Amino acid sequence: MERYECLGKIGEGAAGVVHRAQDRRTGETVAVKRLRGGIGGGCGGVDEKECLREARCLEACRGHPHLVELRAAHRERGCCYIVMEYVDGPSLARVVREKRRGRPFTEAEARRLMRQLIDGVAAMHAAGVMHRDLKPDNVVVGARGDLKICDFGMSRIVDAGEPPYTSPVVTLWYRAPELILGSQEYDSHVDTWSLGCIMAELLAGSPLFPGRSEMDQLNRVFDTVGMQDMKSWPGFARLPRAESALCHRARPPSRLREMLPTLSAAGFDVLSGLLVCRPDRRLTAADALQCPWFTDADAPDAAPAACGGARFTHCISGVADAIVV
Ligand SMILES: Nc1ncnc2c1ncn2[C@@H]1O[C@H](COP(=O)(O)OP(=O)(O)OP(=O)(O)O)[C@@H](O)[C@H]1O
Repeated sequence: MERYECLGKIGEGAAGVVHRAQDRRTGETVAVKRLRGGIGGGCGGVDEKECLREARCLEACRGHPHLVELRAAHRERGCCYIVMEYVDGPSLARVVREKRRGRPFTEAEARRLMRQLIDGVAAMHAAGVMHRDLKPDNVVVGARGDLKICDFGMSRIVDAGEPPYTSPVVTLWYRAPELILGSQEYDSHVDTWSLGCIMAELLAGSPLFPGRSEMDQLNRVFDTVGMQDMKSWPGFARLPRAESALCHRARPPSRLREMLPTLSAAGFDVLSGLLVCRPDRRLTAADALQCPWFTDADAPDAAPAACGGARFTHCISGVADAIVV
């Protein structure tokens, strides 16, 4: 990793440590994540496949303005390093919880932010990637208030294999009900549930479902949005926890509208469409972008962007030689 001059630590999580660094070859400031796992026992030791999954998913998503972009991936002395564009700004979580101290965003501001996130997720899904850990902590706010989704540490390429998929995934407060009920046959709708939780948080200034345990989380979800649609889902009976007492308790109808009384009808259509318990009736990211809340907005922010290898620039494809995936 002599190519990169370390400029300081940015953050640290379960999967690795992230440093700001300068690429001596290009002069660019980048973010370098050293994964905790290693190859053949290096850096603490998980297998190579696991270690490189994050890089593979980032690679599939390159070229989108709202997804943090991979520059290179390296392995050296048994350790894996992921080199990304550096986004100079706080996480969306810090903005919501510290800078704004719980002051909600206006509906127009929330729409501008959600358009970026949903556009990024739609492109990610079109590229065959599920993120599986969408939350405000994994969104970085750039200089002009532009959002970039980061931390693909839990993501996976859907084509790489059929279910069963890993469970549990997604941080509890943003976890879809089918995941809490133990599903291992889930799909990219787990990400659109998380988007619904983020949208509500932007509009309310605090997390929608701050559960303290999986069962408390499920209770909060069902008490807020109801659960009748969930039971009518053909996949419900196959869920490992379908027999849980929590699924058979009488639930009030959805209270979501009462919680956000000033949200426009068009905005509520998007929110309630993302927060449908039954995954097959939940909005996809691509469908959400077609909702009137976005298409009829007075001042659309930007045209939706595509992602994928076709948008590689000359400079980046040169750097891509270093990619080991
Ligand atoms: N490209 C980037 N540019 C700027 N900051 C970044 C970048 N990537 C990550 N970060 C910062 O570093 C922090 C940790 O990165 P990341 O979430 O990828 O690590 P992690 O080990 O997977 O964390 P966690 O355990 O929370 O999932 C992020 O929350 C973010 O603030």
